[in-house]
Amino acid sequence: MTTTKIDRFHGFRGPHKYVHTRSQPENPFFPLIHQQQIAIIPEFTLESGVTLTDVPVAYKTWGELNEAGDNVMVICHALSGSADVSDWWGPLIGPNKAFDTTRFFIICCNALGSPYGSASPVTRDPTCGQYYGPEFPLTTIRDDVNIHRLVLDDLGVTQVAACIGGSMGGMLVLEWAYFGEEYVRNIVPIATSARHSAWCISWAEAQRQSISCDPKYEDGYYTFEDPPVAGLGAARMSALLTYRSRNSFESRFGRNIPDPSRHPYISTPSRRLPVNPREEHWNIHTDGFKSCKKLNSPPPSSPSSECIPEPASSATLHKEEKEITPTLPPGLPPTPPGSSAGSDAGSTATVRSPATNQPNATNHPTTANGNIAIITQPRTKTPSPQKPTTHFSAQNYLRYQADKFVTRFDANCYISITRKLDTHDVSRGRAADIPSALSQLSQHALVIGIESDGLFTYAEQQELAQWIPNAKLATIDSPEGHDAFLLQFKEVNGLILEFLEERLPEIMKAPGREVVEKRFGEVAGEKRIGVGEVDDITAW
Ligand SMILES: CC(=O)SCCNC(=O)CCNC(=O)[C@H](O)C(C)(C)COP(=O)(O)OP(=O)(O)OC[C@H]1O[C@@H](n2cnc3c(N)ncnc32)[C@H](O)[C@@H]1OP(=O)(O)O
Ligand SMILES: N[C@@H](CCO)C(=O)O
Repeated sequence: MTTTKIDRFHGFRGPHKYVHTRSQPENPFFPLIHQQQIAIIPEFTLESGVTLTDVPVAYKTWGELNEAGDNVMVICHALSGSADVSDWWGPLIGPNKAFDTTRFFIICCNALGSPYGSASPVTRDPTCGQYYGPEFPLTTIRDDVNIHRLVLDDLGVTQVAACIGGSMGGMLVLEWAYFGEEYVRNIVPIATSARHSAWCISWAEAQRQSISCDPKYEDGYYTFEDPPVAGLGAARMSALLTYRSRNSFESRFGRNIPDPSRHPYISTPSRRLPVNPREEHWNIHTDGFKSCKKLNSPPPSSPSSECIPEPASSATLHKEEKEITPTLPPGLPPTPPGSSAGSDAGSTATVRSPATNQPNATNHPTTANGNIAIITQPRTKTPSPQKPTTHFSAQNYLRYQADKFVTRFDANCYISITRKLDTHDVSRGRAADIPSALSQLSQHALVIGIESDGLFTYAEQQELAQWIPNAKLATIDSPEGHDAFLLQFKEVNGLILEFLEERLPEIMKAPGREVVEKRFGEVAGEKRIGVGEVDDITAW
């Protein structure tokens, strides 16, 4: 279907070959991304040979396309990102910044397999009306750039001045480059690789296994109402560790214990004070686990004795635990007077739910300085010795990040995208090895690496810069590890800006156009982390 409507909101010219829409009612993740468009590609054949029909591709644009259709900047998102660049690189968008909306027509398209609008497990297969779910076919980075190019063609783009992206986005940047210098003039691959390494493939495998081990995963046929959040959360936790560095965790968290006046305290929900020692032990043992069946079972009669049963076989132990461990009802009573919580006992602080930022039903007793008390019932007449800490800030942070992630991402999409990453290899079908494949590129390239990146190592950035003939290598100086490209806004902005000024003087020196659009980069700053637990936003 052809539409001749000129979309003034985005400033691109018609007529469009494809239908462009703004809604995707079947996808519960779609509303998380504001003001994006979807182009519906009638038919698209994947690298695998599978042909999809009526394929949605979500995208967002900023700025205006010039008459020649060549003032174009393509930005590519990372694994869990979306087409909304302002969500993850917001501080780089705006006049006189790297993503200058007065000079460039900026476009970001959502990857296939992502939950944020392009075809994925959370969209419907038009041939049968069912969600694709775990039957969504394998897609590759090459599929992404091939289908994204169709969208650019439809918007009237004739040439891409610069293509920029980090991590998975950097993989797309490299694949874009194989369209040739006549179409893509300059590239900025950041913290990425020419092919997914054995290390990255292995982390991705461990994360997928975490998801599949969640009983709620149901071979991928779970419902949106009851998804495998425990498995997906665990996958995000281990992924997050690979996105940061050991040193950044040490300096940020050390052996601190959580301070609920500053960050949500994430414990197993609906926990109550233990009524006997075995229950106390069980509480500590299973703290933070999301799949505790006992939390949902009806309360057996509580034992009143202090008896600690004899050690038993694991099968027996399991049975006895069930018998003596009551269901933990909503709401945790405050530490009773005279409790053996020791010197940690004291006032209570409100704990907020990460999803809603509303106070949880559970208020955890805290010390006067805000630290969490170890919660116990009095069970002996003699004072308890100081108890060792088992809940640290570092793990509380991971739990928080997992909880945050499962509200915005889908497990099948996670599997789909990580499998896509594993296919990445620029030499596939092009050359015998990576050096020969990279040598085919003729664009000017700014490769940006992070020395503390243990996932997409600095050596991999050196490899890109060594074999792409017109490449230079720059470094983000950060102890944060891989995610520094999403955290060190100022450095990333400065490096890209310098490269664009050098490579695109006709765009960068010309007067900018007046563009009326909403403010971007409201969080205009650099996230400084590494000092205690301070999450500081500092203007630059
Ligand atoms: C719909 C969408 O969301 S679209 C997609 C958005 N995301 C993307 O595009 C993917 C790329 N982005 C990312 O991966 C991440 O957002 C990053 C790497 C850029 C930054 O991650 P963040 O979580 O913002 O930063 P950081 O690691 O500093 O964590 C800060 C958060 O942890 C919390 N926190 C810090 N320490 C602790 C602790 N000890 N215990 C509990 N929580 C803690 C902070 O309160 C803060 O919470 P908030 O996110 O609710 O403000
Ligand atoms: N934090 C990034 C990591 C991948 O580079 C993401 O979630 O997309």
